Amino acid sequence: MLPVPDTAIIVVAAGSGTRLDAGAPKALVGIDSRSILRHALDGVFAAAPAQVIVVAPAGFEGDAETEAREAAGDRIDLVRVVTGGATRQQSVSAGLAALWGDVTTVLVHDAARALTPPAQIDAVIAAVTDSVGVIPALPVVDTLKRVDGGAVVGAVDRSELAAAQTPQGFPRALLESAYAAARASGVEYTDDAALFAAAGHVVRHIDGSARAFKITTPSDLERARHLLAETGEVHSSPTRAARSGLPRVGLGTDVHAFGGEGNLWLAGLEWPGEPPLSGHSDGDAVAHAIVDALLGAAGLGDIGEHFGTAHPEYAGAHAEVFLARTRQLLAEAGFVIGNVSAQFQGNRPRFSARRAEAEQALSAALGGAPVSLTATTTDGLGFPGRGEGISVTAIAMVVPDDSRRA
Ligand SMILES: Nc1ccn([C@@H]2O[C@H](COP(=O)(O)OP(=O)(O)OP(=O)(O)O)[C@@H](O)[C@H]2O)c(=O)n1
Ligand SMILES: C[C@](O)(CO)[C@H](O)COP(=O)(O)O
Repeated sequence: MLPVPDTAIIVVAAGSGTRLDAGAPKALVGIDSRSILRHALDGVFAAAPAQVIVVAPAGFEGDAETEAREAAGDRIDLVRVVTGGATRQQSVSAGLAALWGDVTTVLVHDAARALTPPAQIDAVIAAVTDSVGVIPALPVVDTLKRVDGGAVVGAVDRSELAAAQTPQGFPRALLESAYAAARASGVEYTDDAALFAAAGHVVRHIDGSARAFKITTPSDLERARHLLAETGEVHSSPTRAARSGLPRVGLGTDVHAFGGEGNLWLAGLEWPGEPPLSGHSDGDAVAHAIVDALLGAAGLGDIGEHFGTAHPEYAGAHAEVFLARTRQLLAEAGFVIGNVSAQFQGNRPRFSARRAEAEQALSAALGGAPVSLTATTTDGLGFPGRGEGISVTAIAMVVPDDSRRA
């Protein structure tokens, strides 16, 4: 039996994630092969030992329990999962009700701040006293204005402001009495520090960190994914195909008609003066054929499944976004990209002058994997020959990543 720590961390994960709009409670949405909640718990368990209370969305307590079990390892005895409420404040209340008797310091942490460094958690624990609450905060970098309707009516001195993060830490007894007062008054606060201060207590701030940003919108989720890819922290769960150890090939085709407005986007490049292609995204048929070839090679479905109209965040997106996400999906499934070859069929644009530039742009978006491009006309035959649109065929080879094979 592990010694019982005198600190507890309440991880609130019961929000619905309306602004993320991912079709599932936000905390259970994957950043890589691990969910937002799992990443948050990985950070919590990498910090100083604490009792951990996970506040789960109603009906998803079992999922939260599984995530907690995997993150906690042999510290699972220190974990409790409780059901959240309709507001963040109600969810924190549910967490407070599950505290163990020995706990004297309580941290409240948003699961949505999934990549918060463990050092930030430790710094908050170290700064809490028996009378003072502590929040991590970042300076406000934008110039701020006070507005009224459409008018700018004044300036705001940003040196007086800070952007609050979590975890926020408090002496238990004072936080419990502040929550009781808030319940009695019926006032809803957006964070625990505001609720604690409203009860007359002092809150101090320490330095927050850029990594502790809150995943709120689809672009925040992309930011988290990019961050993990950049720092080589993507977690994979090798698929059966990857565990086979064999290289695999895939084929992708895409066709787009000329149409729409603006410049042409093709092979990751903008082509000023060339007629644009129509499509849900930017119509870059070269990138889309490559995506299908890669997904097909890895056995991960197709472009419609991962980037179609059910994913509005990709509307208008350019090649680098599609290709970077595809590379990440492959990495999560345990594959690295061997090479890609694509053939463009159409009358224009004339590819030869920009072939090297296009290959380099596509390769960079795929993390340096070799990409070769060829181009041909169809001697006036078919829709490419009549100048109605273009067609692209791509093949790709993917290779199981030995370093990730279980
Ligand atoms: N009823 C609620 C609402 C929010 N939270 C948690 O509080 C944190 C901050 O909330 P936010 O990120 O704004 O989450 P959502 O309420 O899920 O998002 P949205 O407002 O877009 O619906 C999140 O970790 C969220 O899971 C919670 O536990 N219970
Ligand atoms: C607690 C919090 O994360 C502090 O920044 C935030 O106040 C909660 O979420 P919301 O974005 O204000 O709804």
